[in-house]
Amino acid sequence: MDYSFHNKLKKQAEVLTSNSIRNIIDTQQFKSSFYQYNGVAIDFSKNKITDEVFNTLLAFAESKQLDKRIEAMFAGEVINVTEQRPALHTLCRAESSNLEQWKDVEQQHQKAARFADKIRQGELLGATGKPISTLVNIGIGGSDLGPRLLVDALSEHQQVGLNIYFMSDVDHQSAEQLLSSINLEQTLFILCSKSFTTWETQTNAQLAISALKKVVGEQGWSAHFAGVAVNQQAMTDFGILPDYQFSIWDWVGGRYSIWSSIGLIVRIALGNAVFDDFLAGGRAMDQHFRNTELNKNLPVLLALIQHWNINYQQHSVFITLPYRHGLKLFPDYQQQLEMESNGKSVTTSGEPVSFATCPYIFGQSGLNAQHAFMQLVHQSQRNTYLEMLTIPEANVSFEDDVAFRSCLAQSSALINGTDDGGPAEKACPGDRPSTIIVLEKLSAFSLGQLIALYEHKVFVQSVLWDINAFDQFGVELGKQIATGLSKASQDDPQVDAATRALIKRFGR
Ligand SMILES: O=P(O)(O)OC[C@H]1O[C@H](O)[C@H](O)[C@@H](O)[C@@H]1O
Repeated sequence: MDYSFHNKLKKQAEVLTSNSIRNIIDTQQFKSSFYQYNGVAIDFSKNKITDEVFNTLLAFAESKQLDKRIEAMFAGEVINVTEQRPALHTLCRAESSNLEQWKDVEQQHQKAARFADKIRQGELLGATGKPISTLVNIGIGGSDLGPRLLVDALSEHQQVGLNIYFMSDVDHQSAEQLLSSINLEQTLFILCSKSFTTWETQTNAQLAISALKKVVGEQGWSAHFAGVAVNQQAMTDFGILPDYQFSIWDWVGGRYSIWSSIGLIVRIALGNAVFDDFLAGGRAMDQHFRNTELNKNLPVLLALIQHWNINYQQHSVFITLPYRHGLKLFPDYQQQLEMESNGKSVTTSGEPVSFATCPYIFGQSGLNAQHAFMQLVHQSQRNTYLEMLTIPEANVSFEDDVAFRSCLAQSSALINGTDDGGPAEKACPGDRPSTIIVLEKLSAFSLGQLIALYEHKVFVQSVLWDINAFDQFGVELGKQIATGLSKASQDDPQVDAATRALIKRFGR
C-alpha cells in the first residue's frame, strides 16, 4: 500500500460524501467519463467520482509502473510468483510470437481445428461406424464456464444436426437422464481438465464410460473420448487415443483457458471461423491494452473506477447485469475470473493485505434481475456497485428496444431515487453508482474483446493491490479435503467433530 496516494484518495472520498452522483453529473465535475475503442464503449459517468479523483487514480497506477507490468505479462515473465510460472493466456490468441511456447500453441490450434472439421463433416466415426453428431463437454470451473458461455451466446452459429451438452455438476439423476437420452453410438465426450485430477470431472467421465461400454463394448469406448489436459501421459494411461489428445500448459490458468483447446467444443459446435473471430477479438483487446496510454486504456480505466469503488467507497458487492439474453452466462464466467483471481489476502511478497481486495460478484440477465433482486439494491442500506452490459438492438426503435431502455432506466433510477415527499416505504434514496458497457453487436469478435477486457482489468487490479491473480490455493484446499474424506473419517481425530458427526449420521 502506497500511503501517500492512499491518504490523498481517502481525503478526496471524504470531501465527496456530501456530494451526490446526480450533482456531479449536472455540474460536470467528471468530464473524463466516456471512452470507446473498436466497438466497445464504457460510460463511467454514473459513479461518485470527479476528474480530480480520476487523476489521482491515474497517478497511482503510474506509480505502480503498470506499463512495465503489462509488458512483463505479454513477454512471458514469471508473474505468477507463487507457482513460478508466466501467465500466458494472451499467447493462445496471438497471431504469431517469438516466445518459445508459441510453436506448441500453434500446433494445438491446428490439431483442434482439423479435429473439429472432421466432426463437422461427419468423418469422425464412433466404434460402430456411425458418424459423431453429439458432443458432451465434461469439465468444471474454467474447463466448463468459458465453452458454455460461448456456445450459448453464439448459438445462432451452431451447426444444424450437432447436439451439444455440458456435464459439470455431479448428479446421478441428471447424468442418467442425459446418458439415456442421447445416442451413445454417435456421441463424443470431451474430458476437459487441465489437471486431469478434478474429482467431479473424473466421476462424470467414469459415468460416461460405463454407459458407453454397455453400448459399444469394453474396448470401443475410446473412439468416443477426447481429452484436454497438461499431462499427456495421464490421458494415455486413462485410455485416450493419441489423435484424440489435446494439450494445454501450466502457464495458462484454468479460468483463462477458453482460448486454448479447452475451447474445442466451441470449434466443433460453431466452427473454426467463429472461434478464430473470437481469438481475433481477444487479440484486438490485447493490442489496445498493450499499446494505449493509461488514461485511454479501457481495462485500466475499468480497474481504476472499481478500485475507487471498492477501496474508497466501501463497495463489497458488485452486481453485473447483462441486458442481452445471449450474455446471460457472463456473470457466472466473470465470477470465477474475478473472485478466483483476486480473492486474496496476501501480497506478492507474502504480507497480509490491509485493505479490501475482490468484492463479492454476482448477477444475471438484467431484465430478470429487475424482477427478482433489484428491490434490495434500490432500497436497502447496503453499498452496491453495478455494471451493466448492453447491446442496443440494430433496426429497432429506442422505444421498442426494451432491454436497452431498461438498462438506461435502471441506471438512471439508481442515481436519482425518488424525492417526491411521498410515503417513506416508497422512497428510494438513489446515489447508487453504476458503469455501463456498450457493445456494438453480439459477435464472436466482441465476445473475445469483452472477455479479454475483463481478464486485463483483473490483472490491473492485482497490480494495484500487489497480489497474485494467477494462483488459487483456497480452491485447492477444498479439493484436497474432499478427496481425503471417507466413511473412515468419522473416527479420524484429524477431522473436526462437526464433520465427523455428519458422516456418522448421513454417510452411507
Ligand atoms: O481443469 P481442471 O484441472 O479440472 O480444473 C477445473 C477447475 O478446478 C478448480 O476449481 C480451479 O480452481 C479452477 O481454476 C479450475 O478451472
